[in-house]
Amino acid sequence: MENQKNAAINCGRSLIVPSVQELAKQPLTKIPPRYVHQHHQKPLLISSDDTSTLSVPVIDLHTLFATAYGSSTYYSELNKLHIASKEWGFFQVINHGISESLLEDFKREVLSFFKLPIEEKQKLWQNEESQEGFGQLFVVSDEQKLDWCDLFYIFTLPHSLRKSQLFQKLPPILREKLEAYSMEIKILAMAILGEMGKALGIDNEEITELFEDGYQSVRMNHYPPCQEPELAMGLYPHSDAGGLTILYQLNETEGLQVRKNGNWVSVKPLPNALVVNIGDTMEIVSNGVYKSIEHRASVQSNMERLSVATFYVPNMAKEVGPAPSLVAQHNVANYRRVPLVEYYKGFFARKLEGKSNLEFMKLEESKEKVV
Ligand SMILES: O=C(O)CCC(=O)C(=O)O
Ligand SMILES: [Fe+2]
Repeated sequence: MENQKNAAINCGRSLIVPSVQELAKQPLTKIPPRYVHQHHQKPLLISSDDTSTLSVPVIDLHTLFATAYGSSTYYSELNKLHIASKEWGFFQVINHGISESLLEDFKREVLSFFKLPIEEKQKLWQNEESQEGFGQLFVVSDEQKLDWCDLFYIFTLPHSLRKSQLFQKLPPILREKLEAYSMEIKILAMAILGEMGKALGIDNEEITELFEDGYQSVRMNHYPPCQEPELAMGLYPHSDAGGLTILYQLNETEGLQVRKNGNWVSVKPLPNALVVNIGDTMEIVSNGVYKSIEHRASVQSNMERLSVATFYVPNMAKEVGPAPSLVAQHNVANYRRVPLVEYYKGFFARKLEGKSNLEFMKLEESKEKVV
């Protein structure tokens, strides 16, 4: 069992790459070719300011968590969550219950973490054995284009999988705040998954069984200012593999963009809000009702941007497939059922690109239908 768990976590590694933050400090007028995305289509960007009708929905979680189940206020907010998950795969949450002071403290620690001198960061850099630490993820070849981003990636749950050596090397206050944040995010993720289960009509035990002892990893992203922002990519378009991702945008710099009807819509940071998105696993569990949507991060010429993405993933000892209670309702399973360990091996072995990981999970006859 322990071996199986470890296999799940060590199933991929990323090639070691240099710090973008250090590169950005150099007096360059052009960025190195490895960061230039030549065939990066210039997709239409609809800024959140352009139209109020096209912005990622905002859900008030207090209305869901504190209003009597069955009341019309409750159902109207639950319906908003359901529509957002079906039509956007993304929403922002307000009144989520995580204290403003924890968010502020954690933010302050992450900001100073990325300001550490490079000599200190090198002690925490990824290595040949592990993708945890500073670096980038999903770099599988020396030719592959790189993102204009340094990240710090760490597994936080279950506790048994934490790399204690890495945790001990973190600045103590960051470690303390990360631990508190990680627990709060788990509680929040379980509460949102519970509401999604209700909206979809999935038996509550199925959600609990799959997610209660879920896995969690945290990816802190730092996007330095970039000399040629129109040629670089902060984070290449992708969908997330997990169940739910909860993203904390640490500053006011816009950068996260979500695919919507062929355009990219910017997700404007709102004070004290968190961004939630459906990952591939939740798309599968929902039998394709909810959508894991492509997103990317852009960079700017004069402003840095920071974000923290927390990936909440089912219990790795389980299988992923459409929820049995939904298959019974729909009379069809649109995705295969495979052990999660196998599913994640495929994910980490590939370059992060669009929704390629989900494609192989779709059952042939439903490929057209579920798009
Ligand atoms: O920085 C962002 O806004 C996006 C981060 C993200 O998509 C990820 O880490 O998977
Ligand atoms: Fe993502």
